[in-house]
Amino acid sequence: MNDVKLAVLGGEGTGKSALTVRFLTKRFIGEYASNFESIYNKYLCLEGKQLNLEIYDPCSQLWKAKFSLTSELHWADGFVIVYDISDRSSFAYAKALIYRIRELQSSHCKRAMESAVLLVGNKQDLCHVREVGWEEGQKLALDNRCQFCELSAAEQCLEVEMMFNRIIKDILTNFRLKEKRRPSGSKSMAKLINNVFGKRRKSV
Ligand SMILES: Nc1nc2c(ncn2[C@@H]2O[C@H](COP(=O)(O)OP(=O)(O)OP(=O)(O)O)[C@@H](O)[C@H]2O)c(=O)[nH]1
Repeated sequence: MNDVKLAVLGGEGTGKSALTVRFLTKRFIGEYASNFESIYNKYLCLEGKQLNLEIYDPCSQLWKAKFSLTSELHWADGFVIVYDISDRSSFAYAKALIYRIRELQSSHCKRAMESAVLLVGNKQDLCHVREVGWEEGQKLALDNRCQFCELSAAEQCLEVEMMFNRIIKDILTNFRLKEKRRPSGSKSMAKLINNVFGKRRKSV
């Protein structure tokens, strides 16, 4: 069974819990306790694989203060970055988060693969008071090698499910690529033995 760890990050009140709870229970509850952080667990089957999914939903007030993201980057296989399309400041915050993720990855683990990141413009049902254009979201995502979508946790159950499935599939693709890059234990051991003893045999 594959373990998949996903962190849902973004500004305060952007709908991180609403999206997570919608995905896990198919329900939109409206108000969520925001004074504690949660790690949710869900077993699911995707692309014929059994997955143990963990979703980290931080407490915004506590989390904002640290912003270092280093522990999240070590923990998570992928990120859903949420902003509210009716709140420009939340878009600026999402942008800062994406920059920080990419910056940390390029400075700390140059040879490692970039994490899967999906940028979500939530609260699409509030498009009459929209402050962030669809194109802006799309451009930010493209410029930083992220996926992008706009949706409404309040009104779109299926889209929320598709969004989570999309990022999980990206994470699984990264797992497969990582696996391909790493020589398997037995192969590399065989290579080593061959290098040491193979050469000697030739010279005797
Ligand atoms: N109109 C609308 N409201 C939404 C939507 N998603 C969430 N909300 C509302 O936005 C508010 C904040 O939602 P939360 O899910 O608590 O947001 P959060 O990002 O987890 O909040 P913090 O953890 O406090 O940062 C709540 O009143 C939700 O009902 C949406 O798609 N449309």
